Amino acid sequence: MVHEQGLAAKQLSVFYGEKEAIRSVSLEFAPKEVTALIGPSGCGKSTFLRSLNRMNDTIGGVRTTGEILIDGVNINEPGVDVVLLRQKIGMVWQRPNPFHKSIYENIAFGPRYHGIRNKKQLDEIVEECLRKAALWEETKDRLHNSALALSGGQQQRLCIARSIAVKPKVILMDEPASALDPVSTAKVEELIAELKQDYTIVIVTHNMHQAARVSDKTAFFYLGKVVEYDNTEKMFTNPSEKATDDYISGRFG
Ligand SMILES: Nc1ncnc2c1ncn2[C@@H]1O[C@H](COP(=O)(O)OP(=O)(O)OP(=O)(O)O)[C@@H](O)[C@H]1O
Repeated sequence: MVHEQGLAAKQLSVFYGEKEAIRSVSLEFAPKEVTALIGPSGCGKSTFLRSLNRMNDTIGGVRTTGEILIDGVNINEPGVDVVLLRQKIGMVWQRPNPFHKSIYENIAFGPRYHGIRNKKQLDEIVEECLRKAALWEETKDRLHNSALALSGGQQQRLCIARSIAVKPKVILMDEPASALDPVSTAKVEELIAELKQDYTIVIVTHNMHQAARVSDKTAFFYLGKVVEYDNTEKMFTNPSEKATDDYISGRFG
């Protein structure tokens, strides 16, 4: 059953030229849950994640079949406004990629683009998002300094704050902590736990401990397919498939 307010992939296949990188994958993502996508390198996790907000459109030669439904609408239909789609389904990348602008402008950019011009309202959004990203105390006295002067971990939390500034429903995260030190990683993980109260989160991670810590559901990808999907606790304590067991216990991948 498709959650009416949720995100779902139905028989999604993604081709790079002749190569079928995702093979008829169906998955549902419930609101206010974190789903981890795990699997060995090259199994298609990032390709799948990018298809959820049509980021693959930006790569030449990609063909997609099947459906991605958000609130019952197929995002691959012609006529879907991709800018509005990416407002609804935001993305946080592996390497923090703040704009070369001030901390304030990084957050205000999206809301302003979507029509909010009132300074007081923008100030409030900036504060609210930085608070939600647990970054307010560290940045409130230097909001107009360059975002690039922040540490890598702070930059990543700023990127998360930026993604929530346009009020998405879903946040996609592609290994959001893999470029960070352990303390910054822990902060990002805490943040994910906070954010799931308001958002649907889908996270690609190579870190099995991280998947076990942050996610409610886990999908194990292998060779472009979902081999196993289950509650994270079940998956990590008693997987049904041997391939899953081998992967999470470090025997391959
Ligand atoms: N732009 C591209 N053009 C052609 N093939 C691609 C492209 N991007 C990915 N692929 C191929 O698609 C398959 C899935 O790649 P993808 O990056 O989605 O896997 P992944 O599981 O995210 O890997 P990793 O964990 O190493 O990031 C791989 O065989 C890869 O070589």
